[in-house]
Amino acid sequence: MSTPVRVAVMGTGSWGTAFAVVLADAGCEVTLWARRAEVADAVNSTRANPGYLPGVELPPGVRATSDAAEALGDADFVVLAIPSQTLRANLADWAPLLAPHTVLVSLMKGVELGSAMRMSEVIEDVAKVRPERIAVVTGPNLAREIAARMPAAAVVACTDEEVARRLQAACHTPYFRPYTNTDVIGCELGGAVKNVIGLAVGIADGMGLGDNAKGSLITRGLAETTRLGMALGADPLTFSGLAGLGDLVATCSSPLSRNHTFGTNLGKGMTLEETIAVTKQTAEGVKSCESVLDLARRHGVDMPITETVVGIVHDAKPPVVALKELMSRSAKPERR
Ligand SMILES: NC(=O)c1ccc[n+]([C@@H]2O[C@H](COP(=O)([O-])OP(=O)(O)OC[C@H]3O[C@@H](n4cnc5c(N)ncnc54)[C@H](O)[C@@H]3O)[C@@H](O)[C@H]2O)c1
Ligand SMILES: O=P(O)(O)OC[C@H](O)CO
Repeated sequence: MSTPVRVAVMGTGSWGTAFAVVLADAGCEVTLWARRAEVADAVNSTRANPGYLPGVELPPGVRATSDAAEALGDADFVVLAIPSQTLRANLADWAPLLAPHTVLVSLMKGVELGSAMRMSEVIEDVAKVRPERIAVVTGPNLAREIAARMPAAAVVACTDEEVARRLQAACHTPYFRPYTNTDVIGCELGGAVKNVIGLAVGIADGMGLGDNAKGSLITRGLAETTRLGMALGADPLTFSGLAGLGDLVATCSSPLSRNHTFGTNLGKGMTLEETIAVTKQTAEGVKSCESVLDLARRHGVDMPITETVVGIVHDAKPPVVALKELMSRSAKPERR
């Protein structure tokens, strides 16, 4: 019998825990790292993480620790499942503990504020590992559905296709179907920008603007994501795949999406402070809308929906005013 693949999952939130279930179901030995010792103890003694995934029993292949060195020591894959804006500081602590052969896997869908770096770029910068040892898992993957073992497809991206194939095998289960892709830039941008478009669609839903508005925002959102991706060297076809259209459709249709729900609350008239207060988990688009816009401006890319979301979320622009401005932009060809 071959030795099981050892995986450290750093982050015991919704997606870290759900992905740990996937990995264990695929036959991996998973160590889940929690910031707080009491969370790790509760996971080990109750086989559950009710704060994030109530009602989900964790399989025997998952155990938890709050000792990062214990989790990271001999891991074949280290899966990073924390909020994007906290990656740099956490990884600086973890980098000296990484085994030389470890592949770092980002589950995060954000762009760093200030540097406008994608998560794989932050990993390369902080952990000083080559891009061939950095992978990304993304796609239409709402954690609650995956943890209930409902069917989903995903993308496993790495510039080294062989590494992507190894990770694909490590997380392939009867309900979770990962495809490989070597376009890391496109896959990461698809995930980060869909959160911003998810906010926009949520705002429109909250305002009661109807399904034509939703279809228009999804499509034009995909157009501006693709423009940014092409400016950064991504393959435009990636955006019609799971990391682009697939994730946009799931996020913009589901009440389980934190970004969509955040936007809906704003669209219904809640203030930003009220919306933040009722949001218990990470809605990456709230911070990443600013870093995505920053990235777009650095590359001279027009992203009107992202700009509108930044106006509403960070500049307190009333959604009705933002809508009027978006609809009164000059007429344009659909493709340019
Ligand atoms: N939940 C999903 O359905 C889903 C699916 C795909 C991708 N993602 C992405 O995965 C990433 C993690 O999201 P999540 O849903 O697990 O978030 P979450 O809010 O459910 O959990 C975040 C976890 O990070 C921990 N954390 C918070 N601040 C931290 C810090 N400063 N240092 C270390 N740990 C900290 C929290 O304690 C928690 O365990 C995000 O980038 C998100 O976009 C989420
Ligand atoms: O809950 P959200 O909005 O962070 O979306 C979760 C996943 O990214 C959907 O694929």
